[in-house]
Amino acid sequence: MSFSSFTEMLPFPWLLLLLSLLILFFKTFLLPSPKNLPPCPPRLPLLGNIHQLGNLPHRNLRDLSLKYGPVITVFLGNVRTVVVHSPDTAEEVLKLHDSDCCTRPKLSITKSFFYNGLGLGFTQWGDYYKDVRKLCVLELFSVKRANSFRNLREEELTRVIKSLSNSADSGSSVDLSAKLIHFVASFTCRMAFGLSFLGSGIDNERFLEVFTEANRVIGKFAAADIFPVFGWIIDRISGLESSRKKSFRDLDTFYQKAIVDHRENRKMEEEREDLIDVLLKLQSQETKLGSTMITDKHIRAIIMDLFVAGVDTSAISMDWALAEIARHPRVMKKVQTEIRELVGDKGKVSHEDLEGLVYMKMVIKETWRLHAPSPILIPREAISKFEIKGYDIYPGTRIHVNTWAIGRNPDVWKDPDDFIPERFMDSSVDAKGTHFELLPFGSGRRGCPAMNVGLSTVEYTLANLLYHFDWKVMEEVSVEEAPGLTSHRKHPLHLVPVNVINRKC
Ligand code: HEM
Repeated sequence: MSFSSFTEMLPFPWLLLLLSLLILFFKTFLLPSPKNLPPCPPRLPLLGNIHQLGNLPHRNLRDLSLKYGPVITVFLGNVRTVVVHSPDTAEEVLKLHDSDCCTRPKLSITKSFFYNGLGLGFTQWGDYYKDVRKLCVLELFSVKRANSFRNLREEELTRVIKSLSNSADSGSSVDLSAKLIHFVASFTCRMAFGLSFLGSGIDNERFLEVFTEANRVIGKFAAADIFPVFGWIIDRISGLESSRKKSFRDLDTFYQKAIVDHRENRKMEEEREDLIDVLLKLQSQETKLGSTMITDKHIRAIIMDLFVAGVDTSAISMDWALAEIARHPRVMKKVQTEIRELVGDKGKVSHEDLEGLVYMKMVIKETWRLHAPSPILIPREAISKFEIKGYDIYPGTRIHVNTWAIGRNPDVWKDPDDFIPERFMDSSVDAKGTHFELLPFGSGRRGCPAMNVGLSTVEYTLANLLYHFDWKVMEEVSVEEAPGLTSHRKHPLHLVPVNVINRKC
């Protein structure tokens, strides 16, 4: 049979698929592998090590690292990926070789959801990225700006406390997981758009619905990132591509409406500026990002990143903290005593009080150690050749830092699976990215630019929830995790609030 009659028999997409599989097979098994790679568990043709990752890759990768060492190579399809599992190897990646691997891989989600890299989190390293990062750090999340959000946080939390207090009066249990995500999303809306969910023109439930769906879609594995040549066909057939497109369109429309509304009703007072005001001001001053002026699309891309990166991570940090506190009555009593003794009958914990809450800060660090909000940091990609622990890392290699595994590493932590906040008592380890045994915000050039805001939200909210209420546990609190990019709890946290303080708010 001639080649032309063969192509007549096979429809074009199948021919493409067949050719891609042949190329993949050839590249994987017949081309020589680069030398001196970190150890790699045996892999399957075409799939590589995907079958070993399961639903919770951070756990399965940790198990592989126990056998093969703290730095391992796995193949996702034929994409060479190096994963590090210990503080010293994380330090090599995030500090020593930060500049060798500070770009992000070109993932399909970057194109379909993150404006083809016009934002921050999934944007490739370069002049454009550096300018956006500078803009975010100096203009959107400076200490001054973060402080200007304090009263928004306070107002949003007051609403939550009132609603919890009503539940306390009726003795009913509350879905705290839902309450927390709603609260953080509402606070983020106010930072970004100046509008709360409640009492504004925004269709609250609709926005939350769209946002929740977007998080679900973003957390899904895309075949295109594993099989670069033909994976998109699988994503199209499975419906992933269309659900991404739909979620993206919904959010994009929402952001553009907010931009148009702001342009029509410009605020003049600086202290009441929200993030869209700031970005529109920079736009009107003809500020450049890389070589281009700021357009509405750039603004939408930046806002998208803030929602996707900021809401989930803050809410799940508090969700896990309250779950662990509820599971450990001794810790609940001790942390509440600390807060109530410090604050007395002032009626609420203020931002200024937070500095004095030493034990509560230990509780939060212990929560992040056991339940890293990003169990595997957003992937990096090597730009140049370098070494980790004497192994060669080649340009183009994807690099993952398994922060979940580092938090449970028995060489670093005594009784690593137990919740013991006191372990931080005489320790200098903080969560700000300079101690590589605890990395809730990542570290280095790609570390979280809004750490100040995230930290304040978690500390302020937890302190007030623990000050105002005792929390009764009605059923065993599970610590099972759900699959996804961030470490959600598998089952929502249901607790019963009990009023204990005369509230002034
Ligand atoms: C407790 C709350 C938060 C936690 C635990 C957290 C954690 C993280 C982590 C682990 C990363 C990846 C770092 C890396 O790859 O090394 C990250 C990046 C990022 N975070 Fe946060 N974050 C929080 C709050 C926020 C908030 C409130 C915002 C904005 C409103 C935000 C915006 C971002 C952005 C834009 C990036 C991408 C940075 C880049 O690639 O250059 N985060 N965050």
